[in-house]
Amino acid sequence: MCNTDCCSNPKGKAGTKTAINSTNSSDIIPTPESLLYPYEVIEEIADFITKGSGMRPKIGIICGSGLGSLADIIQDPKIFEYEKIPNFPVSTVEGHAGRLVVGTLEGATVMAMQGRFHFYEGYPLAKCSMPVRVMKLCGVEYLFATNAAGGINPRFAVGDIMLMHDHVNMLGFAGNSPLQGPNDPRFGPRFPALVNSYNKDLINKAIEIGKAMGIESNIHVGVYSCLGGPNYETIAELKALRMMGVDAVGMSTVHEVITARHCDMKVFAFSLITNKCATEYSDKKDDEANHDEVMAVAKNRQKACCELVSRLIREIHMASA
Ligand SMILES: O=P(O)(O)O[C@@H]1C[C@H](O)[C@@H](CO)O1
Ligand code: HPA
Repeated sequence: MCNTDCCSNPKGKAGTKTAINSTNSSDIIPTPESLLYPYEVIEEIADFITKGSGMRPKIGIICGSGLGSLADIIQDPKIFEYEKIPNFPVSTVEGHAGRLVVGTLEGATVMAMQGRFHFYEGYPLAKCSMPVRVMKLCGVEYLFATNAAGGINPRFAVGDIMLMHDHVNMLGFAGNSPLQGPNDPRFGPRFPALVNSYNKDLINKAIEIGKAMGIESNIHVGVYSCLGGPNYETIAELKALRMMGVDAVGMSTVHEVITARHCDMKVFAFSLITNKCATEYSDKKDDEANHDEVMAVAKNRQKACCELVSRLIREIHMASA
């Protein structure tokens, strides 16, 4: 039973057995964040989900802000509220329902996080991306990570979809990583390489699907960067990001991708461009991003996002059948 303050579920409601290491006041060096979720704890969470659902999903989906409908299209869903999953954090952001949905989509077994964890909610990065390791131990081979993001590339319009082919890890520049702390080789190597993180075959298939859907002019391939949030960016920051080659900016996904690549999952990720970021000074109020607008655009574009994801999952499933 876990009685530490690292858990959202301190009484271990679902009966988990492994105690999670905690930082106690006598520690000289605080317990590294990765130790909050040792392998055995992740294994127990994964067992809870695979036994509770009777499934070993192959594809994991993380729904971005306002994109929870990606989980609503899952058939024969088994739903796990985050607060009922042992040692799971809770979602605190509007547009992130806080439940895990396991079922089938286009014939493939999938699990979807309807609600992700962000650094700005106060969770360490290792905790934000801990569910990716849970997915891995549930049997997931492919991670589909989605997000809402501001478009910095001037060619991007609101409602466009940017397939991520690379990222700039701003939190990493500042010395923060979901992999900080001792490395458990059962997950992956101490020094994982991140070139080729975003699976090229899946990007190419998604481009083809975009054409078949008649939305090729709304599909781009580009570079995403994650900042800590929760504030949106200043003009000077956006200019700097643009100079660095960033096309879209958000507050998530990168640490999830790092964690997925560390444990050798194939990654497909996209940003729904929910607002255009101003990179010049002006007095216009429309230049200010806001979460209501982010949610409204995501709601408007959910059908296209669902179709893209479904068709890509269908291709993966057919290729492996
Ligand atoms: O979870 P994502 O990255 O989709 O959410 C974005 C970033 C912030 O959480 C929020 C800002 O509107 O949307
Ligand atoms: N900046 C950061 N995160 C975001 C944005 C943005 O403009 N839009 C949606 N999420």
